[in-house]
Amino acid sequence: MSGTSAALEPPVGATKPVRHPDAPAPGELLGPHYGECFGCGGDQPHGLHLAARAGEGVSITAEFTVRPEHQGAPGLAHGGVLATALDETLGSLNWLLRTIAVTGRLETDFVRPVPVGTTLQLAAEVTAVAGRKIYSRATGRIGGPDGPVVVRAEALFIEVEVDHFIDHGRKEEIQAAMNDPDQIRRVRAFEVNP
Ligand SMILES: CCCCCCCCCCCCCCCC(=O)SCCNC(=O)CCNC(=O)[C@H](O)C(C)(C)COP(=O)(O)OP(=O)(O)OC[C@H]1O[C@@H](n2cnc3c(N)ncnc32)[C@H](O)[C@@H]1OP(=O)(O)O
Repeated sequence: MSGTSAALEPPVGATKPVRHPDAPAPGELLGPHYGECFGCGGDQPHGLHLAARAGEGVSITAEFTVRPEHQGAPGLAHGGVLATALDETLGSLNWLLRTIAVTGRLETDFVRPVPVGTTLQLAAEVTAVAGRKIYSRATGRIGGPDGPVVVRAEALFIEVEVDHFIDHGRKEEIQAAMNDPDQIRRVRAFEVNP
């Protein structure tokens, strides 16, 4: 990683991440955390429909195919869309810790242009945890899991309570999420398995 800022250096005393005993088994698809999520939601027609799979330890793999609606320059993926794919993959890691967390900082290197029609093979891992701070990194490759790296990122996620969403989210969507038994089941699972 070139040019990582000091804010993404885990502090002295940071510890290795611990996979939660109830985390999905390696190889298991995680499924969307919210149907309307732009990154992973199946109900979001404009979204990336990124599918993430649990890996070993606190790691994730994911796939995302660049579609025509994701263009920046003609025939090429928009950098912000690629950053979103990295953010979503990195965010999925928190499921393996059974921690609710949001992105505080995301640093992205765009290494090669990514044509429309390409399937990005994403891989991410948590590197360290310090209190509420979760440090992680990700790469995106093309041409298969061992293909060349085209994007990479480092991130800092910050653990939050469910109230973060209830207090700040627009009321309509929060109410709809509360009325969705599946969403509530997941949130409860987080709350009883901190
Ligand atoms: C019914 C509804 C159910 C909902 C169920 C939801 C399910 C789960 C959904 C997950 C969804 C994921 C989706 C993909 C990932 C996103 O895209 S998340 C969306 C994008 N991110 C955001 O919107 C976050 C916006 N920012 C914030 O809300 C606040 O700044 C934060 C991040 C919560 C931090 O605020 P805070 O809690 O007041 O914490 P604060 O004391 O400022 O900072 C804590 C520590 O972090 C450090 N820190 C904070 N920000 C930064 C930063 N940017 N750079 C460096 N260090 C930082 C601080 O220096 C501090 O360090 P220490 O002093 O402890 O050493």
